[in-house]
Amino acid sequence: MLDVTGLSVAYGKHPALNEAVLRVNRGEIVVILGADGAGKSTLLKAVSGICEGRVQGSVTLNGTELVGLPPHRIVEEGVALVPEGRGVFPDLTVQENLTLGAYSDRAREEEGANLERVMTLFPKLGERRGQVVRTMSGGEQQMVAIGRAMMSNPALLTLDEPSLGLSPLLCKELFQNLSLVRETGIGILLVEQNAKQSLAIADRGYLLENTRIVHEGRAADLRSDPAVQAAYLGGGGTATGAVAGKTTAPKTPAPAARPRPAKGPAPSDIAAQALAGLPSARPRPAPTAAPAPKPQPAAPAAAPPPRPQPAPRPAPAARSEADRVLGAPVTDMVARAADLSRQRGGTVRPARRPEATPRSTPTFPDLTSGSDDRLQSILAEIEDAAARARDWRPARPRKEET
Ligand SMILES: Nc1ncnc2c1ncn2[C@@H]1O[C@H](COP(=O)(O)OP(=O)(O)OP(=O)(O)O)[C@@H](O)[C@H]1O
Repeated sequence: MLDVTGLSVAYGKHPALNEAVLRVNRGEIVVILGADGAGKSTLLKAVSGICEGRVQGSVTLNGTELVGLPPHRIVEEGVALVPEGRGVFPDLTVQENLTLGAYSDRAREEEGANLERVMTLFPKLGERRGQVVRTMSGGEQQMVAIGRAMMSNPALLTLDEPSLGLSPLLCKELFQNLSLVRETGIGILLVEQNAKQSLAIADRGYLLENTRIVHEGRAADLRSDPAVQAAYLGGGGTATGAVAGKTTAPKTPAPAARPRPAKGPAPSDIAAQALAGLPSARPRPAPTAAPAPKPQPAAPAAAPPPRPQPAPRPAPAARSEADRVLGAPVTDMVARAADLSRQRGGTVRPARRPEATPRSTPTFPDLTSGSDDRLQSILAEIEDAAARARDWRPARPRKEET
């Protein structure tokens, strides 16, 4: 099903992945183990088409070459990513988060059936379909993230350290859920530092050290391999995991990692995966309620504060940059969030905010540079749009969906 051959990635002059070769079969869980900075996330990003580095080599899914395709096309081909940090929309409900995952052509026609499938697989999501995600536990939010990825009707689910930050009990539940996903025939490519639990459910595994795959084998064999035990399963390696759930580092230390802007979910991962399934030319009409006003770009120091203006359309170059980085225009996401609000609330009415609690007006990010800061802004924009969508309610109090 998924065949990776000779896959190399470099960020500028710095190689992050060298000549990786791996395979994931249908209905198989394959885990990639490795120390911090070994190149695990880079591998997943390259498979999903959201890698910021230079990608060379081949990634095929059922014979279709994915390298070079934009992220939303890769989703269409059947690859779904659950990014590190989950990337759920905290102010939307479970069902709204799930539905947002079904916006690839591949998934749209079967949205209802997929929703049922996800809710049957994870009954808790069905019970909580009307619950706002921010009020859920970390494990439940992770379940929403996996459910949303499954709404794109994937052949392959890729997950970047899904157990990060979860309690041991929730980790157990998470890995059980992944076993359930496997039973549906979906292949799973899992990056984990929780070697013990991931090897317990995996069929096969690869060890990634210093940008190279140095070993592969059946999960059962890896679990009993003394070298793997020493390096990853607490059998003598030096524990380095600063985060609960991480185990131990390999014997061969990773090279000094280049400093990264921040640890945790990269905004590009979150935004790209959330938006990847949204087609650029949306057939659905944009909602009549205008998005929140944007400030004018810059006002002279002596001038009075600028009055909010209608959102400027991004310049063509900026839009295409956003498309290139994210796979779909950010504005589509805003429209979709408003659309969702209207569907669930009947009438779309921008909420009047009390004078005493003014909210800062979001600024439209300059998308031309594609830097992490810009992507942070995009993420903030999306989350703000989701918050506004939440507030667009009819006058009478909304009854929570059940
Ligand atoms: N966008 C980027 N720009 C420059 N260097 C990067 C970028 N992303 C990753 N790197 C570098 O590439 C190397 C591999 O990073 P990657 O995130 O793939 O490692 P990892 O194995 O997933 O580690 P971790 O478990 O810490 O996430 C590291 O040295 C990292 O600093």
